[in-house]
Amino acid sequence: MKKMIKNGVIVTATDQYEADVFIEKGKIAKIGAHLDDAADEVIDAKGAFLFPGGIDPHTHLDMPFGGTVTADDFETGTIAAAFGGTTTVIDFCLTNKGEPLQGAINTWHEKSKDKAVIDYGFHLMIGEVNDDVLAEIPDVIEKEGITSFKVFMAYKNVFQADDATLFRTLLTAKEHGALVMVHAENGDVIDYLVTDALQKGHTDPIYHALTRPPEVEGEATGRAAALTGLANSQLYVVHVSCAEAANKIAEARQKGFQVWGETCPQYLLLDQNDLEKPNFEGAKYVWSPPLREKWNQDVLWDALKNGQLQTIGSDQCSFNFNGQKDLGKDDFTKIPNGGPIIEDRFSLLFSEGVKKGRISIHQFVDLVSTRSAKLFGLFPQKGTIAVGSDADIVIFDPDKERTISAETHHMNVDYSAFEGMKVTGEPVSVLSRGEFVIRDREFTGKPGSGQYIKRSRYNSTQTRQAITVQ
Ligand SMILES: NC(=O)NCCC(=O)O
Ligand SMILES: [Zn+2]
Ligand SMILES: [Zn+2]
Repeated sequence: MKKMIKNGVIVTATDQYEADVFIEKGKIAKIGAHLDDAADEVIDAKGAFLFPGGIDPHTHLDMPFGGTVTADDFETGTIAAAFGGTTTVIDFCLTNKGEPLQGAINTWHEKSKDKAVIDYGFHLMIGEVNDDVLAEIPDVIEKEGITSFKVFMAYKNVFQADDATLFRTLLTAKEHGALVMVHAENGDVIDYLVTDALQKGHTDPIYHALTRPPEVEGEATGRAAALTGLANSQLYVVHVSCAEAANKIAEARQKGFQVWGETCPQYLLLDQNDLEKPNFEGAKYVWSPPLREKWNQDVLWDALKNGQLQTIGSDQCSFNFNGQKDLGKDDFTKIPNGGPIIEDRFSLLFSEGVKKGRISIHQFVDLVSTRSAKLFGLFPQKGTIAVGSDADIVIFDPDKERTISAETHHMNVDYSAFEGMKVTGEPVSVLSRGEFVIRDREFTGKPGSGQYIKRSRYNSTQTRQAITVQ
């Protein structure tokens, strides 16, 4: 099926111009003015931007956590992602100590097979490093195309790895061309602060934030960056929430270390006061790292603008308020961490970033798509609108206004952290490899049509070239 998209304005991380896009066999076959190739279907995109499909580098779909499982799986989560303009997700595959890495990867293939409506890849958690794990890594990279490994520096006795594991993962990643990702919080200190808080009878959601102060995130970020420099390796810090962590990343980059940072819409737009909402509503806002004092938002926006943070992830990790978040009604440590963001990541950044003049439209594309494609080995197959790239395209109305609500969202969860917020700009139609997944705000995709994507190795030249896009 050949398609022609006419009259739209193509926007990439570097360019903005009006042109027609001709799609054949799922790829962008031609771009040009007034193309007259015969197409089975012509789509008029007058008045719309054509953005490359969003790439969400940080999701947790169908993930067990705290005795429960995320409300969104690969079907509901990717449908919601598509409604929000995202055409690729990279999900975190959890591993269990003592289990072969391949076993965990197989589990994640089972979770996603026949379910995903958009393309997807996996990052792989490394919980411990031993000879068996090290021996498996080359195959994981080569055969599975998994080229990013995640080390948790927090969640003591659950996911947390020690510094030796982090350091050996950095060395191995350097050797084989992979990118190491860290959840950077000092889990040991958090454990002490949490025990102390509970002993004092502090059980409300706000204590989640008070027992994970910015210092523990800054310290862990600085430690991971220092180990990266020592290993001469490469690091990606997920969900940066505060000035302390952003500053450590900037310092490391100043020294020439290959350290990259991601933040998320929740840290740009919500703050610690949300955890104090009455009737246990604060539980809806429990993320790790926690929401911070409001002034941190300006620091994060500035870091996005000046290139010190490079991507926006959703950290999609949804739990219903009723029946899941309320597991922690009497003890904040039992509130499952995370929230539903996958659907709103793209629109929130456009509305709050581009429309409010905080970032340029090219920075927007870079942050929600192109830079993740480059860092995680998907470029140029994905992350741009170019001849030869997958036809993952968002037809976006930049002026459409809407109000975010759990009543109308497509995530399988009973609340929205952004309930009532007005946003400007909406993905009207979304194509994944040339097929409509969303058409005029209706879902037209099919579970199982999303493909597992094997990714290329980390490429320092490619990522370096992309350091500043204004
Ligand atoms: N971020 C969060 O609170 N939940 C998801 C798991 C993680 O990314 O740490
Ligand atoms: Zn995390
Ligand atoms: Zn996460």
